[in-house]
Amino acid sequence: MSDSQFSQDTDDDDFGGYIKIDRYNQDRIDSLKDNYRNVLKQLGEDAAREGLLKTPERVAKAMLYLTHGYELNAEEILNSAKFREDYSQMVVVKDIEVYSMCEHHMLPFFGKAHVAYIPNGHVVGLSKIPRVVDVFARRLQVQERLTNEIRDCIQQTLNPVGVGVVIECRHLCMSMRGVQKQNSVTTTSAFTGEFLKEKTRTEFLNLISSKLS
Ligand SMILES: Nc1nc2c(ncn2[C@@H]2O[C@H](COP(=O)(O)OP(=O)(O)OP(=O)(O)O)[C@@H](O)[C@H]2O)c(=O)[nH]1
Ligand SMILES: [Zn+2]
Repeated sequence: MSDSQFSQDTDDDDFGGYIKIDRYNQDRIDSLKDNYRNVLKQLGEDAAREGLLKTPERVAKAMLYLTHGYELNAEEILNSAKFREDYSQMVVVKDIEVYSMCEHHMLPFFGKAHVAYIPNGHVVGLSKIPRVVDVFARRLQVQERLTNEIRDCIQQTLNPVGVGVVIECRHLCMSMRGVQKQNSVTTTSAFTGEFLKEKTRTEFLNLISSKLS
């Protein structure tokens, strides 16, 4: 599968510049479209009424967008902007928006990720950290695995002195349905190396709870 199928160029793309309508994706859209037309019928809708005519195609494209992380390679993203640099303090990128989908109900969960690492000879372009979060978030997930996958990818690719990841999310499957708790937030965390030590972890947690203004 080529990298070009999902790109951020806006020229000849569709849906926010992520889904290229090439042969491969057109086949996926067509197949999903047929399935979603059936879903509408099963839900008791008239799939032929005007307001719903294009809905199966819209949903197909939306679902491909919401799961486009499967098409991306997080290691490649990090390696594409890995720079030798003599900086050995903690680097923290906090308040990274997360939009993901729970694998149990295929309903959204969303919130923030906070990611830190302590370089070991190499730093990475700052924007690549949120990009890595998106690679793993834009799939069917559970929050715990999402947290671990971000940690493991950064650890394996940059080989830093340590990595810390904290994610805080609201799950629509817990508010729109099921237990129907509107205000609960789930926090998960994953650490390696220096972050396993209390002093480093406390510094990280203090930095992510501080406000700029
Ligand atoms: N650990 C974890 N659980 C999740 C996540 N997202 C959704 N869930 C849970 O997945 C579980 C699935 O449990 P089931 O009992 O099979 O599903 P269910 O009958 O729909 O459960 P209820 O939501 O309690 O109605 C639920 O407890 C959800 O809250 C997640 O990211 N991590
Ligand atoms: Zn769920």
